[in-house]
Amino acid sequence: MSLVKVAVLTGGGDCPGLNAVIRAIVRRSEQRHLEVMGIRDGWEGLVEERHERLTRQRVSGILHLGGTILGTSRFNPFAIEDGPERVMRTLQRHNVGAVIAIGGDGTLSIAREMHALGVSIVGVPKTIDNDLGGTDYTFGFDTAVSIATEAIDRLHSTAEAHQRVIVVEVMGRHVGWIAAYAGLAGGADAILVPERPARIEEVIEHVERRRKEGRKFSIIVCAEGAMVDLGEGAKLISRGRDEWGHERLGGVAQSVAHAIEKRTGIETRVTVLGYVQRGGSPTASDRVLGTRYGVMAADLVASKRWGTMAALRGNEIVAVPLADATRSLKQLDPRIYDVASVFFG
Ligand SMILES: Nc1ncnc2c1ncn2[C@@H]1O[C@H](COP(=O)(O)OP(=O)(O)OP(=O)(O)O)[C@@H](O)[C@H]1O
Ligand SMILES: O=P(O)(O)OC[C@H]1O[C@](O)(CO)[C@@H](O)[C@@H]1O
Ligand SMILES: [Mg+2]
Repeated sequence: MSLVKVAVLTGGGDCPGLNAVIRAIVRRSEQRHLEVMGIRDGWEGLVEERHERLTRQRVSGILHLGGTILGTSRFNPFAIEDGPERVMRTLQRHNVGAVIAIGGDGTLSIAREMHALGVSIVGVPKTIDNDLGGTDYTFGFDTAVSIATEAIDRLHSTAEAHQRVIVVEVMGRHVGWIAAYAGLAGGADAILVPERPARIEEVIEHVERRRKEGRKFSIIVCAEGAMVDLGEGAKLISRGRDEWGHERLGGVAQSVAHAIEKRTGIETRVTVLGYVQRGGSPTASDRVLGTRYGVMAADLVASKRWGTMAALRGNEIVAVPLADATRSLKQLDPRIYDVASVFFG
């Protein structure tokens, strides 16, 4: 029996759990009589024909590893001349019957457009930010929250010892999921997120109230995309755009810390967690979620449910249209922020 060949790629920023998804796709595909071809560096590998056969042996020992054995990129075939045609030529030349795209809004938007051009494709949602539509949670989010929570725990003891305010900046370009979850879990004294524009005065009130009650340190958690009014209206603090047109964030914690120190006289320090939130081994929960997505993705290929994406709804893994993932950002659940805010100040 000739096997249907399925190409797997990972695109966009890396994310803990990608290897768990790849391993699960390969293992389930074996059961479903599918052959798996790993595409190097996202969509770029499909244009430039860089790939390798993925066997059970090749994916052995990768479940717990961070990064992606396939490499990733932000390459967009629609941004180059003949890009989509080259992708389709590669698929035909290598007799590939289906594609599984693992990625965020960009990678899955490309998948959606390729599907519209007739490519048999399914998706898997990926991002530590947890801001993709169509699914309750994305893998990688739990790991990022765990790392940020551990950091907040550690910062508590040093902040208390020195009677300082520490402003911790976490990832979250457009949403405050990581900030709210890690802030709640770490007992933050204020949390700043994009979804709830805040005035710096509110943060200072929390810090001052604590000081009056004898608690001379505070921990402020801040999403990199937080909207904070520092006196000129609530706005994003951006350092321009990267080569892909993404806003380069980072710096909001510094501005918030500067304002707090200036107004309260309390020594204030900044910690920007950055890429440690994205690197390294996934939590058990992300390994489980990534594996469930991978098994579902292979099942979607086997049952030819093109144009769909594996998603989590409640505790069920289901198939949703690819368009659901990319239609709009999934903003932070306001109920989570409301619970976290009970503990502010
Ligand atoms: N709506 C869109 N339609 C087509 N291509 C898009 C769209 N949005 C982004 N892209 C392109 O998709 C590529 C990958 O997007 P991006 O870098 O945002 O990765 P991603 O998969 O969304 O992961 P991340 O979680 O890191 O954002 C980029 O080249 C980007 O230009
Ligand atoms: O520098 P890069 O790779 O674009 O990644 C930064 C971005 O990655 C994200 O974590 C999404 O994966 C965003 O929160 C952050 O802005
Ligand atoms: Mg994106």
